[in-house]
Amino acid sequence: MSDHKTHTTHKPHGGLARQSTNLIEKSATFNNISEKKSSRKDKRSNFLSLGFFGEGNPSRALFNQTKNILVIGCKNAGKSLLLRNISRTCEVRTMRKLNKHQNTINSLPALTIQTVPTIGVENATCTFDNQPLAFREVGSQLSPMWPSYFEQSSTIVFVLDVSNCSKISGPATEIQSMFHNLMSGQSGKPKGVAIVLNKSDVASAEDVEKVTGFLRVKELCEEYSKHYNVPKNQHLAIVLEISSSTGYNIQELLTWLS
Ligand SMILES: Nc1nc2c(ncn2[C@@H]2O[C@H](COP(=O)(O)OP(=O)(O)OP(=O)(O)O)[C@@H](O)[C@H]2O)c(=O)[nH]1
Ligand SMILES: [Mg+2]
Repeated sequence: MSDHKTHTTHKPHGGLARQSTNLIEKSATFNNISEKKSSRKDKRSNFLSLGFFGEGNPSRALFNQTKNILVIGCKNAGKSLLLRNISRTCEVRTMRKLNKHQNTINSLPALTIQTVPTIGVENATCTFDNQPLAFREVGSQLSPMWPSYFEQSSTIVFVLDVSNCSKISGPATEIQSMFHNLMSGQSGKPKGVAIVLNKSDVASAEDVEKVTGFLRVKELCEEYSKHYNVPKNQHLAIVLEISSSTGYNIQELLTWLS
């Protein structure tokens, strides 16, 4: 593709600093959520664990069919802001593509909008790289019901707040039980899982290695992939540090999702 460009951004501050490689220009549209390739090697290097890239990507069989993405995580983890930033990212990419701009969108200002706690469920849709994506945020009050949403989802995004270590222990149990549920077969065929370490822009954010070690998420992702005999390089599950506020690694998440 002639309009591919690779850019590198740096997280402004915080303990989770990491290079970000921007990805392929993709068209996208997004409905408001309130109501409602450089080298492949470069891309892969952004992921802390496993991801869906590559010719063996099982999700490619569903290309152009809407992917249902469940977004879960503890209260205030940043799920709603993540969806709003995804919205903005998709819209900007669409506009730039329509205007035949070849630049990518590293330079967007931090998203400063105020979110309100999600009561129940919020839905959002967008299209990224001609791939329709339908997001469903299910609030933390409904956490006992999360498993009932697993089956109808092709992918699960679990959002964690890593800005404060006291907020990390709670989700550890929930992540484990999510993987156990998915491996039990109760929720149908294998799904992509993204463990998103959010708020990496906060200066006090925990060191990513410390967090992943504490949560054992890399091990869980590997165990999950092995369980379904998915080779490591097909990246059935990933761990990705992001910032819903600055947009750090949002495009990488979207690329994996699409
Ligand atoms: N600095 C920073 N703040 C964030 C980030 N993501 C979310 N926040 C803030 O964290 C607070 C909660 O964000 P929400 O997106 O509403 O969190 P949520 O997970 O949807 O919360 P519930 O719907 O109540 O479960 C808001 O004040 C956000 O502005 C981030 O990446 N960085
Ligand atoms: Mg919310």
